[in-house]
Amino acid sequence: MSKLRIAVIGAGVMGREHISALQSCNRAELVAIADPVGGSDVYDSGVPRFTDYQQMLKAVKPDGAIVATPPHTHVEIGIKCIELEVPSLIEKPVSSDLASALRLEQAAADSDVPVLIGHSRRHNSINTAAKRAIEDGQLGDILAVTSMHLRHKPDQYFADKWKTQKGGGGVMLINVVHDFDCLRMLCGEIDEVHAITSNKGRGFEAEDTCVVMLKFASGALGTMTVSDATQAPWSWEFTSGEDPRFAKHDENSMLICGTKGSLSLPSMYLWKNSNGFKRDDPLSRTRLRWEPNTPLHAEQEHFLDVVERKSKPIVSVEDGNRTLAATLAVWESEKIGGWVSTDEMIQRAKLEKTETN
Ligand SMILES: NC(=O)C1=CN([C@@H]2O[C@H](COP(=O)(O)OP(=O)(O)OC[C@H]3O[C@@H](n4cnc5c(N)ncnc54)[C@H](OP(=O)(O)O)[C@@H]3O)[C@@H](O)[C@H]2O)C=CC1
Ligand SMILES: O=C1CO[C@H](CO)[C@@H](O)[C@@H]1O
Repeated sequence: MSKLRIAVIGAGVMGREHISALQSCNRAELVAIADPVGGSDVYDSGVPRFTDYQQMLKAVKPDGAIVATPPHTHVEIGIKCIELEVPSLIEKPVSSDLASALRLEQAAADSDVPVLIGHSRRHNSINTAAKRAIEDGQLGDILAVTSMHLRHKPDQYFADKWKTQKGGGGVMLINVVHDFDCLRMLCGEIDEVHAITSNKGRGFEAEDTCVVMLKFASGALGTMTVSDATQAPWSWEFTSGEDPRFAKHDENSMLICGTKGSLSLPSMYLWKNSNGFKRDDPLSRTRLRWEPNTPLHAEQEHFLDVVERKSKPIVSVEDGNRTLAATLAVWESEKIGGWVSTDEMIQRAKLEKTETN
């Protein structure tokens, strides 16, 4: 059987991760790379290199394209992929603003060319097992959730200027968007957000620290504590072992607490009081089972199914936009000094989109 021909647009940090995952995939082959400059070490991979992604798409006509460029470029490239009928896997977040993200949502809805958003943690077997346990009722009603992204990023990370700027750079849209997405996956829609950010850690324009309060549609409440300028292990990156570039610590980054039990992630300990809520009885702790996987590989396998039209995207543009809206609500909340409804954010951005059409 012939392999699916996949191109990668954007050969920076994440593009190279995708390239190396593709190179070990037996269903697909890397056929071209498009990247304006940089990334010279990946161009020895023997595939044609283009500086202009549109030229590449037209010349190579890949079966699918993986878009790993900075967030503010995703919509333009995504729409072009749709126009040229190339299914795409677009890295998270959908965009750096909601109005443009909704243009991509509309373009995807108006066409039958699939677009998958790269919220890679949806494919992590820890999260899928946790979701199953929650759906099976093991926690009862979820009442309170806490999520942490506390770690330190190395100085060289900020050599890419966009990672120091507002509107796409900064810990919230780059990293914590994953946590928002996981919370939606595990605990349901986020209705409202109240937040405050700070750049005290580095003094860049982009925030490095943030605290968030959340109201879920289910009635559950949540908090997030965030800083990428602290010496601390309590982030998904430093606890899950998902990404080999990060040391793994036996700690947690998320606690989901319900009326019948509570779950810590990624350790997957389920805590319950089996003897009926006596204060002096210790809670019992059992570990849920899951089959470890490599989320990026699982995501690419799913993308190949999407390319072959065997599956619908697990994360559609609309779905990715709900995660984006919850994340962007952080700045809106900071601006108004109060609670922000994610639905209202989307409705307002729809009006903005209509006005700019
Ligand atoms: N799922 C995950 O866990 C992760 C996802 N990401 C996501 O991946 C995306 C890229 O991030 P990252 O790799 O860190 O960023 P980088 O800045 O390292 O890489 C982006 C690359 O895209 C290139 N580029 C910019 N514009 C275009 C264009 N129009 N056409 C082709 N190439 C272009 C850049 O070239 P130049 O430098 O010349 O501008 C650069 O080589 C982001 O959306 C990020 O959020 C990132 C890391 C992990
Ligand atoms: O952009 C990113 C940088 O790397 C991080 C660690 O894998 C990711 O969380 C994030 O998506």
